[in-house]
Amino acid sequence: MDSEAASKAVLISNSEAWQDLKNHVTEINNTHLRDLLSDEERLKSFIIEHDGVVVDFSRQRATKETLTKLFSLAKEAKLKEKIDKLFAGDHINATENRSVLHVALRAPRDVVITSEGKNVVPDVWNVLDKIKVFSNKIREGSLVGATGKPLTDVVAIGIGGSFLGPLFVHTALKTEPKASELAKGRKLHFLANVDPIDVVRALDGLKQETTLVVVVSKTFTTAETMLNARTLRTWITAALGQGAVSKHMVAVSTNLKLVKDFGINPENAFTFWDWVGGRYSVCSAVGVLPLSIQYGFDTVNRFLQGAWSVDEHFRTTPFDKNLPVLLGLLSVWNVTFLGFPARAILPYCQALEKLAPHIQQVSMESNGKGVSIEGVQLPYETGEIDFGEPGTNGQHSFYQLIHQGRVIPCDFIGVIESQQPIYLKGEVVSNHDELMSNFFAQADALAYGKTSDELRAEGVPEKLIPHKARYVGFLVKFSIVF
Ligand SMILES: O=P(O)(O)OC[C@H]1O[C@](O)(CO)[C@@H](O)[C@@H]1O
Repeated sequence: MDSEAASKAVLISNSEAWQDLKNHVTEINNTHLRDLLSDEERLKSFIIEHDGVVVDFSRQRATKETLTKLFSLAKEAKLKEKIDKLFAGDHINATENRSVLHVALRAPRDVVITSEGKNVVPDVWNVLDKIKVFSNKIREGSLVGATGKPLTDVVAIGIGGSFLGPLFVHTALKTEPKASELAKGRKLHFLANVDPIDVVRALDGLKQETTLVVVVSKTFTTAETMLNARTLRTWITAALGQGAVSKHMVAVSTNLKLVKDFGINPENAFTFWDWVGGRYSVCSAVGVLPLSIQYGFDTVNRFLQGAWSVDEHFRTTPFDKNLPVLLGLLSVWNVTFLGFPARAILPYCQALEKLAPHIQQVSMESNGKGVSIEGVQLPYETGEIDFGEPGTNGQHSFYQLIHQGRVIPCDFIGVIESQQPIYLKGEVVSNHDELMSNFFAQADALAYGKTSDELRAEGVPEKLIPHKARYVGFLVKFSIVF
């Protein structure tokens, strides 16, 4: 075998499992989703649950046979071995020769996870304990600003993974009754863009005396973040003098030397590690520090526990019941085999407004490469183009394109219990039940392949019926989060 042939041989597209899936595409293309949905047994087995999260993937263009073939592909890709390697701290980040251990950020204290032969969980908890003490002091008002006033506003400066994850969680918690009670009297602001407009907006109404700036940067070299950090340092020192930096600026970074050089007191630096990828860093001090100051450490710790529950599920559950694995394999099926390049993320919940931007980075900064890990050009497409808006806003924007002919796999995300169930009798979409029925009507309109008239005959309200509907052949990836 010459070297070109040898390098091609490593491509998974040369495997039997791959070819088998390719051959299966025609059969699926000739099967209508309506017929798939008439199979009761399939419907039941295509709904799985973990820890209150239910995923219904029955509206996927897939049969049980498709799943079996995808599991063979996963075997060919050595997916189980790769998951084990991730949790074992192996250097699966081959380009940087590093462990990929964001899972350790949410591990309980007694769990052992090693990188370079060292258990990293105690290091994680040292930082979490430090954040708990620090955030309590700020919240109680025992740690104050340069003039002795409580620090009621926090500006978190950061971009990419040092921004989008924390923004998503903050947006999700804002109106949650317990969290909002715990945040009373406090405000969390974000500053990401290098455009000075963002500075003006972030500082609108703020006073230096009562503001704490958190500079969040894994590297502490990102141009946009460092410019914004210098801008806010000047904003503080102009009003309160040089000495105020130690009282009004703290940092989250892996680069403690640069934090110190910048003038931030090393005592006020909250570290994380190079085995945390920036886009997966929300569970490190990147998210935990600003969110704990806003909502209290215990609230954020519950978020960490939820993430760990999914980590354990991902690590130990057989693939046919494993939520992340199934969703990942179905993405491969949609993108690479069925040829649908995009995915719409549609949470029917305003609190999840920033989910799509967060997933955009997590997914699109990781997947969608043109070459294999060995550097061989790929003869197939990878990675999804993610976009999305909360329903119902998206319905009045881009849903028409989806309804009228382009096939876009959609992740419909619903919640059973609303944070804010407002009941106003007789008002459409004024309460949670209305929102959810809207959600189901949209999802099923796409999934069942029904005409507008058929939907009308079934009593679907006129305003929920998409215009000039041509549903035949639509595909819906239907994930409900309860
Ligand atoms: O946290 P840092 O080092 O400032 O990086 C910010 C972002 O920039 C990137 O490195 C690349 O744009 C992202 O991966 C990262 O989240």
